[in-house]
Order: sequence, then C-alpha cells, then structure tokens
Amino acid sequence: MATPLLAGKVVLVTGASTGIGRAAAIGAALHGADVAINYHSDDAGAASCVAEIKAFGRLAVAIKGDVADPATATDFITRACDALGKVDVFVNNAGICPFHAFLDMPAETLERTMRVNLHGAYYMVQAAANRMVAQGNGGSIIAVSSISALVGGEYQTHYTPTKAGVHSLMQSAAIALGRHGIRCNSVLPGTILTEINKDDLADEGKRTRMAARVPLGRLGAPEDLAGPIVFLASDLARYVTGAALLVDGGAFVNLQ
Ligand SMILES: NC(=O)C1=CN([C@@H]2O[C@H](COP(=O)(O)OP(=O)(O)OC[C@H]3O[C@@H](n4cnc5c(N)ncnc54)[C@H](OP(=O)(O)O)[C@@H]3O)[C@@H](O)[C@H]2O)C=CC1
Ligand SMILES: C[C@H](O)[C@@H]1OC(=O)[C@H](O)[C@@H]1O
Repeated sequence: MATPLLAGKVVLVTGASTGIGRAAAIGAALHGADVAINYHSDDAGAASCVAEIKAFGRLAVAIKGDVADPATATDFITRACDALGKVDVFVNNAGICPFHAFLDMPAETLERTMRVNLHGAYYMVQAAANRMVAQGNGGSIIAVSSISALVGGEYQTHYTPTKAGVHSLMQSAAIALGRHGIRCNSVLPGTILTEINKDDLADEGKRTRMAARVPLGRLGAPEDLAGPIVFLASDLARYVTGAALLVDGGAFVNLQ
C-alpha cells in the first residue's frame, strides 16, 4: 500500500469548526496528518471536528481564538506545536463575508472584514513561517483566497479586496520564504455551499443563476477543496510555490 501523502506531518488550519476549514482538516487527517484547528465561536463544531479526526486514529486539538487579534497567531502556533510537536503545513482559512451594499457600507463592517480576512492572515502566516524557519525543515503554507480575488461582487466590496490581498500575500511570502524551503500557495474556491453564504443563497433565483454558470454543473461542497489543499500541502507539490489554484468547477472561465 502507498504511504499516505501527509504521513508524519502536522497540519494547522484556521477557521476549521465548519465549512472549508473543517473539510481541509479532516482531509489532511485522512491523508495521515495530525491536525490542530483554530476557530472563533463554535465550540460544538470544533469539538466534533476533533472527534471525527481522532475516530480514525490521528491526533487532533482545537484552540479557540479570534484571528483579528494579532496575539491569537502566536498563541495558536505555540499551543498547537506544544500539543503536536511541530508545524509542517499551515492552512490560512478563517474568513467572513457579511454581504452589504457599497454606498452605505458601515465602517465597522469594512474594518472587521479586513481585520479577520487580511490582517488575520498576515499575522497567522507570519507566526507559522517563523516557527517553520526555526524548525529548519521547510514547510507548506496554503491560503484560502477566492475566485473573488479575480472578479467582483456587488455586495462584497469590502470582501473581495481581502481575498485579492491574501492571494498577493502568498505570492510575496513565496519569495520571502523560498530560501527556507517554505512553499506558499493559494487556493481560489468558487461558490461553495457553507454557512458563509447560507442566507445569500437562500434566494433560489440567485442560487440557480450561480449554479448555471458552473460548467461542471453544480455549486461546490467544502470537501471539493480538501484534495487541492492536501496536494499543495504534500511533497507531490514540492516545486510549486507562488501559485494560485482555482477550484470553481470552471465558473471563472465561463464568460460566454
Ligand atoms: N464558501 C464559499 O463560497 C467561499 C469561501 N471562501 C473562503 O473560504 C474560507 C472559509 O469559508 P467557509 O468555509 O465558506 O465559511 P464558514 O462560515 O463555513 O466557516 C468559517 C470558519 O472561519 C471561522 N472564523 C470566522 N471568523 C473567525 C475569526 N475571527 N477567528 C477565527 N476563526 C474565525 C469560523 O469559526 P466559528 O464558526 O467558530 O466562528 C468557521 O470555522 C473563508 O476565508 C472564505 O472567504 C472562498 C471562496 C468561496
Ligand atoms: C461567500 C460567497 O458566497 C463566496 O465567497 C467567495 O469568495 C466566493 O466568490 C463567493 O462569492
């Protein structure tokens, strides 16, 4: 039998109590990794993610914290490494998208979205990278950006710049960290059915329109991201850095 892709590796994932982060954490564990997850408020979701991972024999730990607070980054990396020994792979996934119109965007909604999605990513990636450099054994960092890094959204004027920023952060970090053997890449999901867009896609007309744009014929599931993230985490991607992988069922290229 082939060795699991992430055997012997420790993977850290932010925002993994539900959705894409949870699928990435479980996917990494299914491929042989021990996993630490960060989450913000959903204690039950985080506990069930940990339980699911432990049920198939891997180590797992959940650590609560708001990624908008810079102190959360060092706290998460330190406590995760205390529990699991090291960090080989870091997945920056935590994010919010409170849909709102542009002309009357509340300043606090803009600020919070920037702090969680972009500042949070910066501090988390920086803390993970410092630990990887100190370990001296390279590593893989993957950021969950979005198709929204490339295209706009009427009710996402505060959100799409954060996703472009995260994509750009991975490009610059790939240069800064290449000499340490640390690879930095992003995944760009299309529309994936999760809590983040549950209300927005409750509009049947919008949901049907969005699905109709996808050449593969359906909106995405969180598990659709697990394979691409595991690939970028693994040594199969050992010469891949600074790359961005669209995971959108073909929606981006479907202009006409
Ligand atoms: N769904 C989609 O269509 C797409 C999503 N994305 C991106 O994927 C990522 C995950 O989204 P998705 O799974 O859909 O969303 P969900 O709402 O399903 O999950 C979001 C996760 O992030 C956590 N989180 C939110 N805010 C914070 C915070 N301040 N600190 C720590 N954790 C936090 C949540 O924790 P808790 O529940 O405990 O509060 C939860 O675990 C986001 O970055 C999003 O921008 C990108 C493209 C498309
Ligand atoms: C939350 C949205 O449905 C989702 O977020 C993204 O980044 C995608 O582009 C979708 O707009």
